[in-house]
Amino acid sequence: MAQPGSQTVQTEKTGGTRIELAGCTKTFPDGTRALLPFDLTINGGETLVLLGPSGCGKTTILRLIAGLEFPDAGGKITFGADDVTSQSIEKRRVGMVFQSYALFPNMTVAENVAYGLKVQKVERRERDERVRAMLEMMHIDMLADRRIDQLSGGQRQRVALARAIALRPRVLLLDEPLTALDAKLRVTLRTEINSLLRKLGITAIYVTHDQEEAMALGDRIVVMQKGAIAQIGTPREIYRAPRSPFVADFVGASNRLDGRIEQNSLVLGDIKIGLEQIGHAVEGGPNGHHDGNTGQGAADVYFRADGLAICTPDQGQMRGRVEAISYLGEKSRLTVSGIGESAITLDVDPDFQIAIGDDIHCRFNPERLTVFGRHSNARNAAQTM
Ligand SMILES: Nc1ncnc2c1ncn2[C@@H]1O[C@H](COP(=O)(O)OP(=O)(O)OP(=O)(O)O)[C@@H](O)[C@H]1O
Repeated sequence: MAQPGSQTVQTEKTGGTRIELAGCTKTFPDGTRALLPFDLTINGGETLVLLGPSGCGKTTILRLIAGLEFPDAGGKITFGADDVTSQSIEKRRVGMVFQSYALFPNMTVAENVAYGLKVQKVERRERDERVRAMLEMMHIDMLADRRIDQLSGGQRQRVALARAIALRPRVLLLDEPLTALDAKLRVTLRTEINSLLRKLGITAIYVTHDQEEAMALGDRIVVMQKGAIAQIGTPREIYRAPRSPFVADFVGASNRLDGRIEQNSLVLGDIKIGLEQIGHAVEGGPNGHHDGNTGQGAADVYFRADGLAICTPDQGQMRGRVEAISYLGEKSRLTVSGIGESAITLDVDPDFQIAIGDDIHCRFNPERLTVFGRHSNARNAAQTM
């Protein structure tokens, strides 16, 4: 596994401002070490998502980029060729959208969007034109003369986005902007934000603790753990090839079994699966990946609800008992005991006839398994969780 914090984001997108944080750490006056040493490069036009549990340092990174906090001595932040490390927030030209709207409640929608442009002394005609274009883009042109306190949560977040983008920021910072909205509206606005960012080509950094939101929006995702970068990768890499049990667990591979690696096979009780069939195996070493013939001993096996399939008794590798059934529309999710130490979740067709208390036979879907050799660095990361 690469050293946490030493990874660099590379993307193919151009346009927009490239942001670089080099050798940054953050210690608060009370001694809290919110960020361990890290380097991070966000290329122009990229949408980078910071994902992680509460308190892992996501907002602190955003505030360092905004100029609301400053890194410890030795850290450096650049926007393109500009060293902005000690620049104030006003000089940095960042756009910000937060969970709480921070709009002026007694002003109209149009006045809110125009406010920053007025402060920047943008000439009247251009200002009106930019406000009009922004409101249109965010589909709130018909609300131009409404006051903020007469708007719904979703409409307010559209105003906040319009206001931030109207200033043509070098980077757009979004801190859980959708958290306060209901589930359906979150998905709608998420899709709109996604196409907006791509259309405008703005460099954007988006903070969330919602894995699905991160996958949907990010060109790259940074998974953070206790002030350090646990992994950087595309949504697919993070989902399919987590580098540590922490990342696997955080992005939803929450079923875990104890296994062993013996002679190039994964051994789970009396089941043996060739390592070459396993979807993703990590066995320590400098690059964190199994090279096919190293490592023996205890292993952690992670998989999602699609890692096991129900089958007939003669094809079954193990037997379990259904403890609970959740109907989820396009699938039913079963909670099954008797397979691991704790219950396992497993998805079946929603029309599959099954009842609580039934015995079921199932087998592994090897390409859906992620295996971590326990003596690897990956395991060390898990132990510090
Ligand atoms: N001003 C401060 N003084 C001291 N400690 C702070 C300060 N601001 C944040 N912290 C601490 O720094 C750590 C990182 O906080 P941060 O807000 O960046 O986390 P986060 O990942 O954004 O969490 P959340 O998802 O809950 O917003 C936490 O332990 C937090 O308590």
